[in-house]
Amino acid sequence: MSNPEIIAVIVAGGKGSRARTGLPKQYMPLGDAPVLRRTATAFSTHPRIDAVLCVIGDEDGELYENSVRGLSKMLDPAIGGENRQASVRNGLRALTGHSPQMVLIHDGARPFISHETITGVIEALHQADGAIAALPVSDTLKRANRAMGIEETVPREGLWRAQTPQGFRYEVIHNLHEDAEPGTATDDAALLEARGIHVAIVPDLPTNIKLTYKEDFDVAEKLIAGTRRTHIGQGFDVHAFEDGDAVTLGGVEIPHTQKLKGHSDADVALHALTDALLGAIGEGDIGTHFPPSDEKWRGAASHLFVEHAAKLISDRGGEIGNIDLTLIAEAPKVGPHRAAMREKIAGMLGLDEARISIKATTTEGLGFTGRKEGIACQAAVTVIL
Ligand SMILES: Nc1ccn([C@@H]2O[C@H](COP(=O)(O)OP(=O)(O)OP(=O)(O)O)[C@@H](O)[C@H]2O)c(=O)n1
Ligand SMILES: C[C@](O)(CO)[C@H](O)COP(=O)(O)O
Repeated sequence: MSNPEIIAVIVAGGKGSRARTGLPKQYMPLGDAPVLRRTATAFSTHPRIDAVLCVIGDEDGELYENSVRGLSKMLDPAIGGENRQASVRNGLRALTGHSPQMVLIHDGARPFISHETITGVIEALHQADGAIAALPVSDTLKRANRAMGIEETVPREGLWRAQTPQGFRYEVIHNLHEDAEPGTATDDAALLEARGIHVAIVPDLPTNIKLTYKEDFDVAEKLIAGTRRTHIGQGFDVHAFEDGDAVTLGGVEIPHTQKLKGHSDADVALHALTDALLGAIGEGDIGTHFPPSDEKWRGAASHLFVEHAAKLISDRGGEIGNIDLTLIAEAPKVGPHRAAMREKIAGMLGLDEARISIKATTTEGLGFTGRKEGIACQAAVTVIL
């Protein structure tokens, strides 16, 4: 990628020694996803970010791959250094070939970063060489030590807590990091401040916490429980019969006296399911993503459509809750193939079979399904996002 506008650099090369979580904290599960997946997803799904580069520990390659699998816009990771400053420098070095106009530097340990704050930092960069997310200090500040107690009250007026992302023109921050004294800057804006370069402040949301101590994970779990919502999607599809000897339903080939007519493999169950998954995230329908006018999809196996919709959901950090399919057909009988269909769909989605329901009904001889002219399927799904 040459000369993109904005690349996010996510530093995730730390050991998390204060968190004492066993695994480095950025790879710990939070809800249903590792911390780093949540952080990377926030940037990879932001429309103004062109690419995302993570900086990781030299022994963390496998943990990293498992955490970000399937996310879009990800560049190959860079290897971190002995402290945050060194890791940022290595990340910026890794971007020399890409030469972005701007970079947003963010802590991998801040998984609750909002699109709103990312947009705010990008907008502020149009007026300044640097812009950081920050929170005004709202508590009374004391200078103190454990042994001696309080020395004094420090005026809090004009004090802000620096957060990330911190955004910069790439050339400016890259050069400053190359020239900086090692291990002197706890954030990146400090390098601009030291040269008297203007850095703008973007008020952040208080939820953008950095997971530093083990207790922060308890707060994080509560934040997740409060922010995730269940989205419902529903789909409906019909295919007519034509001459043939088998139908494909739910990914399972079932011998029959006819086959279903369609541009792809005409798997009416998987098509209804795809529409339901897309519907839950407001992503149009199967025809939006796989136009029947496109010869590429002629005879295609419909698990491709389901897997595509599932990827869009996981790219947003979402999770499929459950699936409920109702096949409407006089024949073939669905019951003997129900277990195989559940197994197939569970395999496509990496979902527990217990979350997949397959039902079937006839229409008592009424209508087109009753006249055995075709098969219909209704699908309902929940997506937690
Ligand atoms: N050598 C380092 C140290 C830190 N970081 C990253 O910088 C961010 C903020 O640092 P911090 O919260 O201090 O993380 P750790 O260094 O992992 O924590 P600790 O100091 O408790 O060991 C984290 O996302 C961390 O992974 C990094 O990329 N490389
Ligand atoms: C960059 C930072 O998150 C801004 O608050 C913070 O300075 C990182 O500090 P740490 O000492 O590496 O945790």
